Amino acid sequence: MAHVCKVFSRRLSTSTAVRSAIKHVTVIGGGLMGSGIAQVAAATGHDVIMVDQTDDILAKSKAAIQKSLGRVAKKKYADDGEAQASFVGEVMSRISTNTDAVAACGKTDLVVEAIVENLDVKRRLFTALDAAAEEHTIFASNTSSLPIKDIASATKRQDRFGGLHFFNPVPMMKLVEVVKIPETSNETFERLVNLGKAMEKTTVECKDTPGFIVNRLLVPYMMEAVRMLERGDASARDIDTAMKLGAGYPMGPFELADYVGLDTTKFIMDGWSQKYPDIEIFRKSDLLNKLVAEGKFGRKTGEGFYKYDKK
Ligand SMILES: CCCCCCCCCCCCC[C@H](O)CC(=O)SCCNC(=O)CCNC(=O)[C@H](O)C(C)(C)COP(=O)(O)OP(=O)(O)OC[C@H]1O[C@@H](n2cnc3c(N)ncnc32)[C@H](O)[C@@H]1OP(=O)(O)O
Ligand SMILES: NC(=O)c1ccc[n+]([C@@H]2O[C@H](COP(=O)([O-])OP(=O)(O)OC[C@H]3O[C@@H](n4cnc5c(N)ncnc54)[C@H](O)[C@@H]3O)[C@@H](O)[C@H]2O)c1
Repeated sequence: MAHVCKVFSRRLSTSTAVRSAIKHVTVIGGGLMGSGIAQVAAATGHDVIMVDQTDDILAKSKAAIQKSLGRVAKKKYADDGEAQASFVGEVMSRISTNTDAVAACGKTDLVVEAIVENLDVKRRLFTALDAAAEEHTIFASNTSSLPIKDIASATKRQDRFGGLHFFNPVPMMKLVEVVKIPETSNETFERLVNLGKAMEKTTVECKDTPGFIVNRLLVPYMMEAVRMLERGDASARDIDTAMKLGAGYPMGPFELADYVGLDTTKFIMDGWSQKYPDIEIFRKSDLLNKLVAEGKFGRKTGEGFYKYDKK
């Protein structure tokens, strides 16, 4: 009898898991990350609503997705222009846009937030969405550095809240960190892991600790690089070259910072230097702050540590 119950309960849990599979995803924030998350979710068969503040921003987000899909399509379908166009068209057809975040969360399985790295802004957003979203809807943040618990506590659904930390560029990077807080239910965590896998990512599990796994190791490395530059020990170009040829990294630290966005890297360091004032490596970088103050955010503005051709 016990064996029959075990088989039955396993089938039940499987059917429950299948029934609760995430199919509709609302992505709030159509910037570097949100557009990538929307693209990969749509390319892996999910229905997506992408939200940002203005229609103009959303038009730019869709154009970026279209361009990225074009690069993916060329690799998938070589010289078959028709197949490439059909692939891009089909994926784009699964992405709708909205400037009203509350309206976009009324009927969805998952809300993934990828807005500015600012705790108050993220908390205000999730408080507003909490009242509008259905009971079964899961919330997740793509934050690089903020405690998930500090974001989740702005809602009444901490059992249905987790971190989904994708990596830039989302179409190329195979990793997603799935972060749980103590309140995250087992079903929620399982659904987030299953979504990561459905998006053809490799998932790793982490606790809600500063920087999760990758950024806990990446931030000190990149901050050491900028200290090296500030001391005049070596040039940015030579530091990047050294790390690519000496450590096998695809990008050196300054190329990567320009790629991530110096605004975002500053927001991350502002938070950590304030939260951990006694940790020297997190002390703010005058050079980074100067670049951001001058509007030099890296690739996204055409200049950061390096200058870029306007594409
Ligand atoms: C040092 C200053 C200190 C500042 C403070 C620091 C503190 C804060 C730092 C923490 C930041 C954390 C951010 C975040 O939370 C965590 C992250 O995301 S970290 C970033 C992780 N990502 C990486 O490390 C990326 C490393 N780079 C690469 O992997 C590659 O360079 C690249 C981006 C894939 C590009 O590939 P390349 O070969 O270099 O160049 P190409 O552009 O020619 O691309 C080749 C090929 O790839 C395909 N492709 C590339 N990009 C895309 C895309 N966006 N969409 C689709 N396809 C893409 C494409 O097929 C390309 O071929 P092509 O089409 O050009 O023929
Ligand atoms: N850039 C990276 O490499 C990277 C990688 C992983 C995670 N992240 C994290 O992802 C998040 C977004 O980073 P990004 O690089 O995509 O930033 P981004 O500046 O490229 O995009 C942020 C987008 O959010 C929009 N936005 C801001 N406030 C909003 C609001 N209240 N409602 C709707 N939209 C709003 C902005 O208009 C912008 O388009 C941050 O939390 C960041 O830490 C960034």
